[in-house]
Amino acid sequence: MAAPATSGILTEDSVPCPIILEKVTACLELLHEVWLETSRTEENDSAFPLQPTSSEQVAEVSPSAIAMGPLLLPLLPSLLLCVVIAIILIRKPRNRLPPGPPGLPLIGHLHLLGTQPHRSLADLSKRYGSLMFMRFGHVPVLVASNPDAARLILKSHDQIFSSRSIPSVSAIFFEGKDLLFSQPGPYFKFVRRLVTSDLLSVKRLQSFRPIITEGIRSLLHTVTDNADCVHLRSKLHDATFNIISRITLNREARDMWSSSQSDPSSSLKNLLLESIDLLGVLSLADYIPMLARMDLQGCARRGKACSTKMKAVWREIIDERRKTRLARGSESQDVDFLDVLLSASSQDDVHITDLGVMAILTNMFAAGIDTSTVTVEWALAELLVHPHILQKAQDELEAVVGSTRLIRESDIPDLPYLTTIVKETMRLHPVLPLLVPHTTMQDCQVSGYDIPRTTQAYVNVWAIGRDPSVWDDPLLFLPERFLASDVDVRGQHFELLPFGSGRRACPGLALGLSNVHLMLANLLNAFSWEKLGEVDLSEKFGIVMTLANPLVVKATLKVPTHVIDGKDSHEVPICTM
Ligand code: HEM
Repeated sequence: MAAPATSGILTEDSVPCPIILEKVTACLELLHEVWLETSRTEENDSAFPLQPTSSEQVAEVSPSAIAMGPLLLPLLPSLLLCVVIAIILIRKPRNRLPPGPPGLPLIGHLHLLGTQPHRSLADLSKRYGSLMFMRFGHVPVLVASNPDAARLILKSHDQIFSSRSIPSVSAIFFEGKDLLFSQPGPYFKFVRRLVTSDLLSVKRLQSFRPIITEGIRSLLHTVTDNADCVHLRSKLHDATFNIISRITLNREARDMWSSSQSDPSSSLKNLLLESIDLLGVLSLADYIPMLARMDLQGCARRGKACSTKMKAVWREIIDERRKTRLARGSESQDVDFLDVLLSASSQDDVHITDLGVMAILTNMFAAGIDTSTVTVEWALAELLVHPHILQKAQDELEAVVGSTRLIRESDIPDLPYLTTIVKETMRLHPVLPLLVPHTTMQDCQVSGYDIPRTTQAYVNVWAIGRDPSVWDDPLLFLPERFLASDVDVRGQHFELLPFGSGRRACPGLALGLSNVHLMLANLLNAFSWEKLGEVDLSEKFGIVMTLANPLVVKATLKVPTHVIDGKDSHEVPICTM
């Protein structure tokens, strides 16, 4: 970690030199004597007020006051010096901040971010250290760029760093009633517990297996139907969207849009993807409030339009469900996560409004569909660039499962090479390269530095994944590096943090990992893959970092069609909470 910054006039450590203190005291004493002398003169000459009491009196300075000018004039420099030194002495000691680049007035360091902030911050940290302080407009920012710095934020000071600042776009949608941007407190605790225990627990995941299998079957079908030219991302989006929709709403929501808008481009899926896109924009309004009204990037306008349409879709879904629940009777069991939320919303302790229900559902979809989709797309792109690794993975699948059935969750522990491919993909291409910024709830000290309240902390997991002091040949795609290593992605190893760690770590880890492994394994086992043109690994930064150019590939089915058509008896989709 870099050495503490020593800039600033006085820091907590820098005690003023005793000689200066002596001189200041002498000066102040002299000033005091002059003051007394002057006051005595004033008492003797009531026509000479040293301190005028009104503007009129200032205007009427007497001739004898003017005569005092020459007496005070030689003292003026000492007087000024005293005032300056006194101001410095009584000023609150400056915070001892971590090092960081020089910033500009008003914008701070925003100009240094460019279009790939994760890369720019990684470059800056090489110069200023793994714990770096910056300002984005008026917002103080702390950037952690190695495993130790990440541990400080996500473990040692986890509680203080567990708040979030609500981006203005998110506020337009849900006023902080969601989970992703809610502040620590009873609401956050309640919703997070609801999500982790009633939707995303490992136990729940078991009951979702048939739904996931069905989602994968439909993915394999659409790939088969478009085999010559597969736009993989959109196929994966459809599959993950359907899986999340089945487990939260117990229905296929793929083509759902509000009856008030007959436009399919306003389907829930498209609105969710638009909201993810908006959240990825580094909105100037959040950092320079005076620009908010101008909406230079159009985020507020787009956000309002999208949020109105999205709320209309949710409104219909919620109203329809309320009717069904009424018909079912109050004794009936909760069927899916929407039921759980509606039951919770009628409890008194922490009130979840309809806006809260919409917000939490949106989080589940938005956080669930893009993350898994993009991870699988990155993995396949790397495999096409490294055909020998693709072949090795397919050989493993052939040896362990063969061509007679789909890959199941229970097969994953027997597929160590596939698991290393997922880890290696998450190391080089973490889909949330800076996590979601954490915010400090109070002033605190981190590694001897003073970190102000409301500082936004960015953990650059992208930089950590490529840190040459942690990884050998960090830029190479080498899944083998994990074969003899116990490093995993669950937040205990700070060199690999695709899901974050601590209080705000991803609650969807189990579902996300399961989706990624199963989708990738089944795609690799069911098809041979060929690239159409060169695979471009350039990144597009956003809250989810995607391939700049979506992967388009050719697939050839290599298992009998009945494998992807068939239905094992234990795979009949059910969903009861
Ligand atoms: C490959 C799949 C996934 C990856 C890589 C991933 C990654 C992440 C990361 C990095 C964070 C932020 C952690 C932080 O700020 O420290 C996060 C938060 C979150 N994720 Fe995931 N995620 C995935 C899948 C899912 C799924 C499937 C769901 C739910 C259906 C989900 C729901 C959430 C939620 C609700 C949060 C916010 C938690 C909070 O702020 O307290 N994620 N995820």
